[in-house]
Amino acid sequence: MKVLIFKTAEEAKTHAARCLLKQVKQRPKSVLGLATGGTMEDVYAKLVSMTRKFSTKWSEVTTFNLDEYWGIPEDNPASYRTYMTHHLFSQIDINPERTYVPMSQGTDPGQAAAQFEAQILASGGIDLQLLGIGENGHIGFNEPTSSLASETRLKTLTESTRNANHRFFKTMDEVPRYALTVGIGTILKSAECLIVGTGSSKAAAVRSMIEGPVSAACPASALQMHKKVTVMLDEDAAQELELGNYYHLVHPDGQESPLNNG
Ligand SMILES: O=P(O)(O)OC[C@H]1O[C@](O)(CO)[C@@H](O)[C@@H]1O
Repeated sequence: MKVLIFKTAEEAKTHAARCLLKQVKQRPKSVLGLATGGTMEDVYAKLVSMTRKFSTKWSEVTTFNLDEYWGIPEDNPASYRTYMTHHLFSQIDINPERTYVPMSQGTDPGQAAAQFEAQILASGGIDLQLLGIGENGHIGFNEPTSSLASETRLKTLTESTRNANHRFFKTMDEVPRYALTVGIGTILKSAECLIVGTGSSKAAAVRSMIEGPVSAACPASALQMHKKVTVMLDEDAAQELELGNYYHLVHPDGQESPLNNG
């Protein structure tokens, strides 16, 4: 894992947006894995403005979102399809047919999950997977105790996740109890992963992800088994890390001070 600690959340998110833009510039036919959540709102805002500044073409890019609530219509204002349309897809020249988000309702979630997994396979697999981290260490909606080998499937959301996402809904009752999410095994098959964590509410999860044992108790810790992961943190999210000399510090000018090679 390469761990980059930035002074501010702004810098961490800017760096993530730069990495995504670079990927699309260098490989216009990239298959990207995308995430949602509060952290990514800023990442996408920066990505949209960089896309405009550098006239980056997205027409041949394919995207797969990590997850979607189950049991609400796709056009619900809080669905992840709506989120992606609003924050990214409507603002770049991506072909809507190349944007895959798991289904949000239907009679057979198992079939919807299998179809999504098959679509990822048919695309040739994810080149670059963007991830956020939940306060409980989830990635996608792989909640603690998820199998580290899991594929796309229906998951029950924990109360911690429902509480954290309450802000996107009018009432707690409206917060869905289930979601379709790609699995941890699916994420580990991506060629490369970027994970962004900012704010002190993520500090404990970030510590478990990087310094804890690989364990289903912290799904993000499975990323320790991936060969190419970059973690982008601000100082608040990094505050519980103890093994300080293991990390690269990134200065505001973008220069890295390599303190380790791990
Ligand atoms: O950026 P946030 O809102 O803290 O969310 C962190 C993670 O939690 C989720 O929103 C799911 O709750 C993920 O999609 C996201 O990556």
